[in-house]
Amino acid sequence: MSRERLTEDEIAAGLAGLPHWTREGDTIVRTADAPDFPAGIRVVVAVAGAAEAMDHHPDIDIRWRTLRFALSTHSAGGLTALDLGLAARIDEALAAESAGSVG
Ligand SMILES: C[C@H](O)[C@H](O)[C@H]1CNC2=NC(N)=NC(=O)C2=N1
Repeated sequence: MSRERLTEDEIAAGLAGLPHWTREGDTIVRTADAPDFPAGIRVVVAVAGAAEAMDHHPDIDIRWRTLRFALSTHSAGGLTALDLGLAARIDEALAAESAGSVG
C-alpha cells in the first residue's frame, strides 16, 4: 500500500466506505465500546498483529472497555492508503468482538 499522501477527493472517497471513522485534520478516528475489558484487550491484540504485519501503527487509547483508535501516516505528514487499510482491519477486529461505535 502506498505511503503517498492522499488527495482530499481520495480521502473523502475512502471515508465514504468507512462510516464509523471521522476526520480530525491529518488523522482519522474511531471510538468504540467493547462488551467488557478483556474483549477490548483482545481487539487491541488483534490490531497490534495487523499493525505489525502492515508496518503501520495506530495511536490507541484504552479506558476500561472504551477504545479510541487514531490513524495517520507520520512519515508522510498526512493520510495515506495505509490508514484506510488499517481502519478496515480495525473495523474487522471490533466486529469480531461485537464492539460498537461511540459517538
Ligand atoms: C520504519 C517504519 O516503516 C516506520 O517507522 C513506520 C512504522 N509505523 C508507522 N506508523 C504510522 N502510523 N506512521 C508512520 O509513519 C509509520 N512509520
